Amino acid sequence: MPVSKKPIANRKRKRHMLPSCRSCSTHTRCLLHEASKQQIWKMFTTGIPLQEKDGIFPRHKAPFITFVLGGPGSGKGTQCAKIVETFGFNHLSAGDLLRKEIASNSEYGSMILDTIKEGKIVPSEVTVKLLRREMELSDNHKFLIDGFPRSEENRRAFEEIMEAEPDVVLFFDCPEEEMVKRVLNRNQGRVDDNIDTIKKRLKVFEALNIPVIDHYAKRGKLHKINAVGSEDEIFEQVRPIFAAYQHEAK
Ligand SMILES: Nc1ncnc2c1ncn2[C@@H]1O[C@H](COP(=O)(O)OP(=O)(O)OP(=O)(O)O)[C@@H](O)[C@H]1O
Ligand SMILES: Nc1ccn([C@@H]2O[C@H](COP(=O)(O)O)[C@@H](O)[C@H]2O)c(=O)n1
Ligand SMILES: [Mg+2]
Repeated sequence: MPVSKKPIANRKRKRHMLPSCRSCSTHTRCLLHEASKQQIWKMFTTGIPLQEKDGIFPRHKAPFITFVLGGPGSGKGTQCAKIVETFGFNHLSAGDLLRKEIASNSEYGSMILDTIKEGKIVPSEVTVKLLRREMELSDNHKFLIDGFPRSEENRRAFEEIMEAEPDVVLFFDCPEEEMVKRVLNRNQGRVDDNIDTIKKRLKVFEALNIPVIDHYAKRGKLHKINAVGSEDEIFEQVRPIFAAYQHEAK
C-alpha cells in the first residue's frame, strides 16, 4: 500500500517549521489558530506573500496542485510513487489518509470503515479536512492528490474549503477487466480488495467520478493516460506532463 513515507516524528518537526503566530504563544497553538490558518491558506492560494501585519511570517510559494484520478487498480498510487521520485512532489492519497483515520480510532473511524467496505464515498468535509491538514503541515508546495475528487461533491467541497483549483489533472484510463485483475492480485490486505466491493467501486467510479473527469476535460486541465502497459511505459506518458510544468511548479 502506498502510504506516506514521512515518519510521524518528521511531521511533528514540521509543525515547528510553520510560521509563528503573533496571537499565540507557541508554534503548536498557532496551528490551531483559525485566523492564522486562513492567512496561510490565503497566501497559498493567491500566491501573494503575507505581510507582518497579517499576523504571521510569510511563506513564499503558492501551491502547485495535481489531482490524480482513475478507477480502482488503474495504477494511481504506483505512478504517484514515480512522480514523487522524479519530480519531488508530496503525495497525498485520500484513501491512505482515510485508512489512517480508521487505524487511529478517530471519531470517524467506524463510519469510514463501513463506507470503504461498501465502496462508497466518505462525506467530503471529512476527506477535505484530512487533505487540508496535510497540506498545511507540508513544507513542500507541490502536491499530488491521489484518488480525489471522487465525486462532484468532493470537487466542490475542495474548491469551497480550500479556495483552490488544481493546476493539472491526470486520468489513468484502464479497462475494467484489467483493473479487476490488478486489484485482486494486489495482496495488501485491503478490506475493499474483494470481488464484491470491486464491483461496487466500479459502479461508483462510473456514476460519480466520470463527471469530475468530464468537468476537467472541459476546462482543458485533463491529461488522459493510457494505463495499460508496463509501469515504466505508463510513466513515459506522465513524465512530459510534469517536465512541461517543471519551471512553473518550482
Ligand atoms: N502498469 C501496471 N501493470 C500491472 N500491474 C500494475 C501496473 N501498475 C500498477 N500495478 C499493480 O496493480 C495494483 C493496483 O495498483 P495501484 O495500487 O497503484 O492502483 P490504484 O489506482 O492506486 O488503486 P486504488 O484506487 O484501489 O488505490 C498494484 O498491485 C500494482 O502493483
Ligand atoms: N476521495 C475519496 C477517496 C477514497 N475514498 C474511499 O476510500 C476507498 C479507497 O480509496 P483508494 O483511493 O485508496 O482506492 C474508496 O473506495 C472510498 O470508499 C473516499 O470515500 N473518498
Ligand atoms: Mg491507490
